[in-house]
Amino acid sequence: MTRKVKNIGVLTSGGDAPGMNAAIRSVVRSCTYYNLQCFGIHKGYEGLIEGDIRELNARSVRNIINKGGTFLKSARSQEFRTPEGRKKAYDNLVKYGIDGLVVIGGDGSFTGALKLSEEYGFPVVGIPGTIDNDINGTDYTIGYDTALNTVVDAIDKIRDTASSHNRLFLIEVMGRDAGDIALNAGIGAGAEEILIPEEDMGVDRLIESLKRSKKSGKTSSIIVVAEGDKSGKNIFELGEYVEEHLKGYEVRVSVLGHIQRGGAPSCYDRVLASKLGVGAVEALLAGKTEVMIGVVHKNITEVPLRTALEKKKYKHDKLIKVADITSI
Ligand SMILES: Nc1ncnc2c1ncn2[C@@H]1O[C@H](COP(=O)(O)OP(=O)(O)O)[C@@H](O)[C@H]1O
Ligand SMILES: O=P(O)(O)OC[C@H]1O[C@](O)(COP(=O)(O)O)[C@@H](O)[C@@H]1O
Ligand SMILES: [Mg+2]
Repeated sequence: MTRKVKNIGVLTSGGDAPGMNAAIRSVVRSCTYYNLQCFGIHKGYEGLIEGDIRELNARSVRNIINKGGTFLKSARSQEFRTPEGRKKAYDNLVKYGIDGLVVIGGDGSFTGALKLSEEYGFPVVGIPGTIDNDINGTDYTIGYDTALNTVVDAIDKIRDTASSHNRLFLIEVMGRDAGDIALNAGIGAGAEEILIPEEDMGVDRLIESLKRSKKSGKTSSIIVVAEGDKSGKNIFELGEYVEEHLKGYEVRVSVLGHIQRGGAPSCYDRVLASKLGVGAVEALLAGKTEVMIGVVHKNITEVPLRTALEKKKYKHDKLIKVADITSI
């Protein structure tokens, strides 16, 4: 029989994402609802190792549902990657009587949680929080929808000036290994071309396509480039290459950077975070461990953390075709 969990710890780890606060709030209030004690662990695994842990109650999380970032703060901890670091973390969990851990983060954070479970049998549940949407087994990760809206809003503004000056803009968006932001925001903002890590378009095909667009009467162009694209050039080198090989356009480069990670979460992200927080606490209460709470076709689902870490099976082909057709 599984021992009933009484004290739940919650932390945010890795790159922050809008909606993480809403997820923490939901975890804390689910604990109150189910008569569990909740502990907030500051700075992700770093705070777990240092013992930076405080009790939270329903009122500790007031007025945060609308705030970007994470009030628990996030960190990338090298020490947690070592067995010694994880031992310190485990000792602190025991010291505070924590018997279940909710990890809000991305693939790296889930890998760390799995290690804690494997080495100490410690119950862990993951909530996908990253703007990249690069987690398998969930349609959406917390922060992704907000980031898309931020990117579309920024590109709309760039479009105004691009068209006034007949310029070609290369706009870099986040997504180290995933093209979800680039592809979806690119379609939403009407980009002419979209370069993603999953598909190597090749610079020559890019130039040919831009030439065709120009010939068809286009006077300005937006190219969205994911951070991890496979052109083999950084965005500034790519800008120079395009200017050299495509006559008649002035080229400008804009790197959107960390504005994509901040700002008030969209309603979608707030609701998603609220659902996943409840799901995570209920999973721990039901004796589950090594699972991620996600959303598939609007339903809250549980998938093994190991499945969440697998490469996404989803193919971008159909969306790429939509992008090609609608930018003709
Ligand atoms: N292989 C690993 N073993 C143990 N801990 C890890 C491992 N990979 C990542 N982590 C922990 O998770 C943290 C967050 O991972 P990171 O990849 O930076 O972000 P994300 O969770 O958003 O993908 C790391 O700083 C580290 O503490
Ligand atoms: O500047 P930072 O914080 O090191 O991180 C940049 C990275 O964080 C992300 O926004 C999110 O990545 P993770 O969620 O995996 O941490 C990536 O798209 C980007 O490459
Ligand atoms: Mg990651």
